[in-house]
Amino acid sequence: MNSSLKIKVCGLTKLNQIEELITSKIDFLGFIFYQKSPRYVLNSLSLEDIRSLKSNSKVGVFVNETVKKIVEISEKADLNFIQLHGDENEDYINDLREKLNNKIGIIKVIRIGNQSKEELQKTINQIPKTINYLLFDTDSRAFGGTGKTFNWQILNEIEIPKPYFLSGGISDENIHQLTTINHQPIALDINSKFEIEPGNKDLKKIKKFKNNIEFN
Ligand SMILES: O=C(O)c1ccccc1N[C@@H]1O[C@H](COP(=O)(O)O)[C@@H](O)[C@H]1O
Repeated sequence: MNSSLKIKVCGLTKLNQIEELITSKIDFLGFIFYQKSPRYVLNSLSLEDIRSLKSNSKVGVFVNETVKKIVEISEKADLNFIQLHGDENEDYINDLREKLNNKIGIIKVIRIGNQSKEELQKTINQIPKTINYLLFDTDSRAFGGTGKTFNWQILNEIEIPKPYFLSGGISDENIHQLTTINHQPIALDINSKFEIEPGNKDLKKIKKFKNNIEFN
């Protein structure tokens, strides 16, 4: 498919699985710091556990969290990226950028529901240039982790000003449609379609997916 396409595995909660994914050279490791998620990482791991992982691609996923809390968690867990998965606006992002260690990248999520392409473009254009990546996911009341895809064709109708992650129900069954997107993502974000139960990942399935991406 594309050997430079990276993979992010999100919703990790088990140390042995994370270590195996590091050995398998998974590009980004995602930890959910949203208490309402069934993948809330602090139910299983401590900030020190996350800090101790030998990886420089640890992504903390936050939903409408305070800037203060994000900064505190990012320092304690030694996070490398912050994924903003809620309704964080321009002022919020500017404030976070100012207070966050500048080595930490910001990924802003755009949740795609039934908005028009014009509305979507407007949302994208309002995001401060200081973010590093965009991430497109399916909109839902749970914010994420739904296993549902959005219509990827809308990405062919808008301008995407930053490198982006593609997310939302990505699976073995739908990944062949990736070739229909003109502006390709830099990474695929996989989550609920690659687990036995929330937070318990199917490592065999993940490794097979990674091989397929690299060698097809
Ligand atoms: O996974 C969750 O529980 C979650 C909860 C709240 C916000 C984000 C969440 N996960 C993110 O959702 C997307 C897509 O996941 P899926 O493939 O549809 O299951 C992914 O970016 C996760 O980071």
